[in-house]
Amino acid sequence: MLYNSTQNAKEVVSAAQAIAQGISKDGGLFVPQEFPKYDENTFKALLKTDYKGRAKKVFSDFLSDFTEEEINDCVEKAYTAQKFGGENPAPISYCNLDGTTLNILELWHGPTCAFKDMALQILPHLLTKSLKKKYDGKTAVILVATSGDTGKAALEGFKDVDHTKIVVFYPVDGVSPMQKHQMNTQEGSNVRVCAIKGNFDDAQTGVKKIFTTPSVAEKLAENNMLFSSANSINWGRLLPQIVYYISAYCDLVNDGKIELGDKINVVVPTGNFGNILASYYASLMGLPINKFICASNSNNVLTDFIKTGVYDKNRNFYTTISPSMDILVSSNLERLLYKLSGDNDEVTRGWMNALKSEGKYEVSDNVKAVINDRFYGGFCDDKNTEATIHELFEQDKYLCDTHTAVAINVYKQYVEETGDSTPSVIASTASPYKFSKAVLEAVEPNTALPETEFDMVEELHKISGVEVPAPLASLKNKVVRFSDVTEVNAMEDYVLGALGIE
Ligand SMILES: N[C@@H](CCOP(=O)(O)O)C(=O)O
Repeated sequence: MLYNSTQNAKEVVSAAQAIAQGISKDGGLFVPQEFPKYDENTFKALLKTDYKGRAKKVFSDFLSDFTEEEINDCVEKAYTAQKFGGENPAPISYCNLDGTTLNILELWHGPTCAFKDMALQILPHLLTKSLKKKYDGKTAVILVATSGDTGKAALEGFKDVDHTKIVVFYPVDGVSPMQKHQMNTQEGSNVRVCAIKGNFDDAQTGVKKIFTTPSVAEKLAENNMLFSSANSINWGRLLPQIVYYISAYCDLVNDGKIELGDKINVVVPTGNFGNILASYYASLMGLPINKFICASNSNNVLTDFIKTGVYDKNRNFYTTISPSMDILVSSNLERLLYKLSGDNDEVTRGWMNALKSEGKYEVSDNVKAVINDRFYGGFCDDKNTEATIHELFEQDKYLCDTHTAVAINVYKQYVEETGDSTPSVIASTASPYKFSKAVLEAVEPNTALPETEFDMVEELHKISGVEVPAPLASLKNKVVRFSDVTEVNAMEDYVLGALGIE
């Protein structure tokens, strides 16, 4: 299968090339030229296998330039019970809120306690094999912009991986204390972490600019290096995320919650639009999805876009208790718009150029109509996020993190507004212990807050009885290795300095 750039249809590459490169030279994102179609028989076969078997099937259909042995090797190494705490890395918890069943797809049982592990435990294997195929002997420099979760998951995935170096940028005041501690204590000889004096959008724009500056790419080439990405702009990051929607559907059928062929909704707390896009791609393959419910926090640019067809990032940027979603430029929307415009690179480029120059664009009536039909957008502020965590814990003793709470709240709004009773899968994206202060305040509003982050973790554990994930508990005594802070316009120099290139 071949891949195109969303902004230049003439840029056609193999899967290995798309993964190694991360982003197209023109700044567009790589997208598959077609989607494999799964019929009833395909799903019947998938029902009989486990997560790894489902992953192997999906990967082999998209990565046609990888051998079966290569794919098996990547999958077997990535999704071990040891790394994900059980045979199913993405289990569903069934709970109840105000009489509505919530099918909560827990995507955070991996080594860094966020859904990003589902992709970033396999990307290093895919990337290493892609480098061998396309750039043998070269070192990939992975640049990452993070609002909290991707950074740590990428660091953990790529630490000490041969022929890779990784540099992570995060907003200095835009991640939770636990997320910051996870990154700043990262071990490994090939890792660097730096805060920027800006927000996530500044970090992401800065990274994309470095990727597409020819003079920087030349400097890397002279040193036998090339850039790649571990953000969801990289196809190798997005593809593994398709698997868990297909697998969740199979689990719902096997658990007797739905019949094969029944439609489901998906509810996704959304920042960079990668997670919800993965579910959309799964639907193009035949997964029966009724509505894509896109949940935002107060940075509700996507809610407005879904309602009006106007994407306008010219608005306040809020720092919230769901920091991983504090994003106003959602990169992967570009891939959806490319698809909905009939794979039209020219139209997509026009919208993305308008976003760069004016911070705003309006899509065509046709695209608006499809978005209106298939997507629902809603948002939830911090107060309601806390109230949702509180209610769910009170009613069902289920402890969720702030991002998952945003999704649950928006799902409730959707059900109230539409009366739709289609079974819905809610993507739960992180462990509550990554956001202990906010979760503790939500569960016990009148409690006196302990002073340190780890005391809050302990207190939350005492109150909830929910086990603290070992990777977070073990951070307590780790030494801080990184404390660099840089200006946004000095990111390029920082990267070259970190690589020892003048
Ligand atoms: N929420 C993300 C932001 C980056 O998103 P990605 O899916 O493109 O990596 C984070 O936690 O860093």
